[in-house]
Amino acid sequence: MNTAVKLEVRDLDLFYGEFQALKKVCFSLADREVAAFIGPSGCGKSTCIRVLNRMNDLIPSCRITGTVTLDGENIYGSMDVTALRSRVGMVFQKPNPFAMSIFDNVAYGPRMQGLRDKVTLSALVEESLKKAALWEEVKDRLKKSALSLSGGQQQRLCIARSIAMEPEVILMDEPTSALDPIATAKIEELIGELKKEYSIIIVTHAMHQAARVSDRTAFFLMGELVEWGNTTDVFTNPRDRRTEDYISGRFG
Ligand SMILES: Nc1ncnc2c1ncn2[C@@H]1O[C@H](COP(=O)(O)OP(=O)(O)OP(=O)(O)O)[C@@H](O)[C@H]1O
Repeated sequence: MNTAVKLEVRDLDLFYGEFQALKKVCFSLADREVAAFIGPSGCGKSTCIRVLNRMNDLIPSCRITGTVTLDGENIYGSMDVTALRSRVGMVFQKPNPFAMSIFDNVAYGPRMQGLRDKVTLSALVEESLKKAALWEEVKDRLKKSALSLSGGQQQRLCIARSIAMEPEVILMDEPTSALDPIATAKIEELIGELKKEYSIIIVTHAMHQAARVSDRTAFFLMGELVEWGNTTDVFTNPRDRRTEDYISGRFG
């Protein structure tokens, strides 16, 4: 396993106005490692992954202290936010393709970055769709609207859109919660492939999904990162009683 640290979070406190949503969160994610964030509703999982590509910048009441580094560089320092977001991509709970063709969805980010050459762009779109395990299903209808795809295909398209930016980290906020079991299985299988190239963090309410897809698991409770460890250890031999209660369904 690769042990080079990709993302490191130290003493992260996050406030929405007076409300503290994250409390002294610390963890580090290695290159090409998959982490799952689990915990009850409202415990801060989404807030925490949004910190990692500065999505919370858009919320005026949000204040952050602590440090977050990507390859050792402080992402809240002089790093350009657009550059950060191309290095740290995000896939949301509800598939959100743009109302344009399948091809244009994937080409959108690279075009915004100035890539105009048609041959290079086509190759990048094809490669991204292949990596997102969607190419075979869409290669004959790239000019068709992305909105004509099924929910599961739309989510893989959003993953392809993220891959086209050649990211280092992909954040996924409950990426399968709007999908049926077959589409969910496809995304889970895809995560297994994607981790060969990218570090991935997935927020999930499905404990079996966390156990299946991740190397590391973080259990959050009321803004606190209660437990962070190897997924097998967290699920079979948790250190904290609260983790054990949660994963065994005794919580609350
Ligand atoms: N923009 C915001 N302004 C104020 N409070 C917020 C904002 N976003 C989230 N919160 C609060 O921060 C806390 C953590 O929310 P967050 O969405 O991160 O939790 P979560 O663990 O992802 O929940 P869920 O599993 O339900 O998606 C909650 O109490 C929530 O109400």
